[in-house]
Amino acid sequence: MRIPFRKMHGLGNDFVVIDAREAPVPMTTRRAAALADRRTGIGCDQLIVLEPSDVADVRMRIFNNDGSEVEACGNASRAVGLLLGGTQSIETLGGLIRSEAGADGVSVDMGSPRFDWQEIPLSYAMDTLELPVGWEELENPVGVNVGNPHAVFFVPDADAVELERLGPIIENDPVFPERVNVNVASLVGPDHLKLRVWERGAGLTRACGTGACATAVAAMRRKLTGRKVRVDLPGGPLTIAWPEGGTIEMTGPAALSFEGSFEDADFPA
Ligand SMILES: N[C@@H](CCC[C@H](N)C(=O)O)C(=O)O
Repeated sequence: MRIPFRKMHGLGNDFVVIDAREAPVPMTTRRAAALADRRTGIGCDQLIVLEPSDVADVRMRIFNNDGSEVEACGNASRAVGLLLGGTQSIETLGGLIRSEAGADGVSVDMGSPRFDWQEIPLSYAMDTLELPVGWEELENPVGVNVGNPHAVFFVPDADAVELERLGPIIENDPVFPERVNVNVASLVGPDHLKLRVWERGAGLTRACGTGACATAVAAMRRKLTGRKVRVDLPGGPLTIAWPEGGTIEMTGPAALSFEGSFEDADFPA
């Protein structure tokens, strides 16, 4: 039996999207990692499985390239919003979000950020506005959870950071019991940030939507920017707004690359 999939991306952060709303497609860590493998599978940063939901229009399950199932993915939320069109409520492990497809791309209400140390989560109590931790030149990040955990480091030049080397060390540090997504950001103009992300379970990606949300919110909390910012990632820009007392709105593009199918038995669950 062949299982159809779509290959999609948001600013080059790429996904294999499997629509399992009509017919179930069993997914496990082993199967997700095999499908996501760029040499022996289809290849993607995240594998997305769409399922029926009791509380929303659709349930979106998210698996990283290493097969780990996670709570949130900003770029995949826009991709799914584009695929389904109009306004959609999407159930994720990180909470309910809402997408709206429009002429300028897809906007997603990503919900409210959380800053309590237990909610990041961290291993012990500390001030999440300036975590008293450091790895070489990367020091005192902001801790924030936007459905998934992020550490945001503000540095003079995000391009100068050796993120391939430091990213995995920070991702797996015991201070982050559920691992962490590692963001390095620079302020490049008024309300304008440059960002690179080492993603938990996926490594360096061309863009990370939740990373852009976490970084924008961190910059706003540190009073580095106003409440609406442009975030430039290697794959292109996103706009993030977080009005006082409101939820995070992320706007940007998404695209379909191609469609295909794989043999069920070749990728055992
Ligand atoms: N690429 C994503 C984030 C995917 C999940 C992340 N790697 C995690 O483990 O939390 C995005 O666009 O937000």
